[in-house]
Amino acid sequence: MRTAHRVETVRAAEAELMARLPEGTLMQRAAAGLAAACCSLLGKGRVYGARVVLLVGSGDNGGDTLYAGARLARRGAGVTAVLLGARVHEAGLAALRAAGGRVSDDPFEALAVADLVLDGITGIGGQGGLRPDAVPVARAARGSDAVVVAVDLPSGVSADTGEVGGEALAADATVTFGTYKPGLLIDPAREYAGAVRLVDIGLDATLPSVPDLEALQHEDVAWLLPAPAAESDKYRRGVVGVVAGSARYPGAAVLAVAGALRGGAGAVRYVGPAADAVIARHPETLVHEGPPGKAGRVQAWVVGPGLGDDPGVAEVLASDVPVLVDADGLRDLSPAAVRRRAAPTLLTPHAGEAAALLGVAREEVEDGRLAAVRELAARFGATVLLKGSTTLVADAEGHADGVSTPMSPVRVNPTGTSWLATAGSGDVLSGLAGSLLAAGLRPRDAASCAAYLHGLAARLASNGAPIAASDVATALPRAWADVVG
Ligand SMILES: NC(=O)C1=CN([C@@H]2O[C@H](COP(=O)(O)OP(=O)(O)OC[C@H]3O[C@@H](n4cnc5c(N)ncnc54)[C@H](O)[C@@H]3O)[C@@H](O)[C@H]2O)[C@@H](O)CC1
Ligand SMILES: Nc1ncnc2c1ncn2[C@@H]1O[C@H](COP(=O)(O)OP(=O)(O)O)[C@@H](O)[C@H]1O
Ligand SMILES: [K+]
Repeated sequence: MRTAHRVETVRAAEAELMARLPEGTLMQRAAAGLAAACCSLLGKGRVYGARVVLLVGSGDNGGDTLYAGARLARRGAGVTAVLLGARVHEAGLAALRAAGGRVSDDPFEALAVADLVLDGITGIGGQGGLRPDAVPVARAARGSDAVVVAVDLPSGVSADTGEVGGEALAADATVTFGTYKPGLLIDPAREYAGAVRLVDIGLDATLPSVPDLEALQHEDVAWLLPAPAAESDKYRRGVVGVVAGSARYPGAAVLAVAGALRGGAGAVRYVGPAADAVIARHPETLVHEGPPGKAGRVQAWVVGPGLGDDPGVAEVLASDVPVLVDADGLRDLSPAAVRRRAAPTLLTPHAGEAAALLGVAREEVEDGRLAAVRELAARFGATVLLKGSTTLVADAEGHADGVSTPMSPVRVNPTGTSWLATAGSGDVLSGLAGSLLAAGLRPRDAASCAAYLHGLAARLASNGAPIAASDVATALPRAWADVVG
């Protein structure tokens, strides 16, 4: 599991740890890890003689950068500091000077010939985008041939939310200290971070055991996925019901069933008007033309993909098993109808659907995904999977009415590719997640494992090329095998 903590938590943990250690220890640990990461990015034998430019802000992020610069200077790099704040970390600057580094009067001249730039303008203390005087310097750094390494965080992004309020400096790599920050894992900020490396500064000793955000890794997903026991039969593995498709959108039913068939349930019941199309592609499906209530027992329902203008989710919501609501099923969905259910509900909106449910503009959701997914989970008393370039899963667990601080960490999906932005891929995801629900996973686990497998399958299917939603479904068994293998 990869975990992230927000600024307030990091500061409290740092303060507790600092109180136990000689002054300056944490900053030296951070600088040592940063300098080592820079050496490995420059490559063996390339540190001596490398031209390194430090962009130094007024806080401790600048301090880390100056001490790391001093270490690189001692190894023979030519290190130049560009001071961008009204103040500077004096001890760090003295260390840099003592190691042979210098301060530049002309940042543009220094950047033009740089091999490596360390962005130490702001870290977790940054507020809003870059200040105007830093903007031309940041642009020159980005436009140079140098490798740009962000210190702790790319300057200008929000550590806590992943929002980018103004201009920020995009890095090729970020070296972060103690723990990941949510902004390193959530778009749009994540795009600015490049490859993220975590430096251990001993903070685990004082960080709370429950993080603010977590990202599953292969081993976590492998542990959560269902595996049929020797005594299993198709009913014991769980039956998932799919209510999807319409005369206009039969393909959504085919794709949702394609996902459901590869998600761990023992059988898939399809209910709706696209039975012929479903059977033609997936003869293993049990199809019913009547209402969901007459279709036979299921352990979970998926309702919504391609239902068109008359989704009719009420009957499904009235059932006593977990229900996943997607796509057309989300239109005009009432929080009260979801809240009064006794069994769990999982909602899987994309940004547009989430925006409609929240009554805000789509951009507001895309720019502030974390707040949006938490708010939806709170309002509906449900688990919510918010799709998009960063997929997030928030749980309603721990919510009291009107209080939107979830107890359990929000999950961020680390897999995927932008080639997934293709029609119908969301239908595959909802079928897959519903199937995992039917197999007995908790909504939070079903949603995050489904997003993980779906994103991995897309990467395997795509390998850099465009893909169709059916390719994602076809690659799901390979993704599953890759995870559990
Ligand atoms: N406290 C510690 O012992 C440790 C701190 N660490 C470093 O310290 C950093 C946090 O240091 P600080 O709390 O001093 O905060 P920062 O250095 O992140 O930034 C705060 C400073 O930047 C200015 N500032 C804020 N927003 C700005 C903007 N948009 N444009 C330009 N300037 C802006 C503020 O006026 C303030 O002077 C971490 O990110 C990390 O790099 C690490 O060394 C680990 C240990
Ligand atoms: N830019 C992107 N990068 C990565 N994944 C994306 C991106 N845009 C969309 N996706 C993923 O693609 C899928 C699209 O789902 P959805 O929007 O419901 O499409 P549809 O309704 O056509 O099936 C989701 O899993 C979503 O997370
Ligand atoms: K920084």
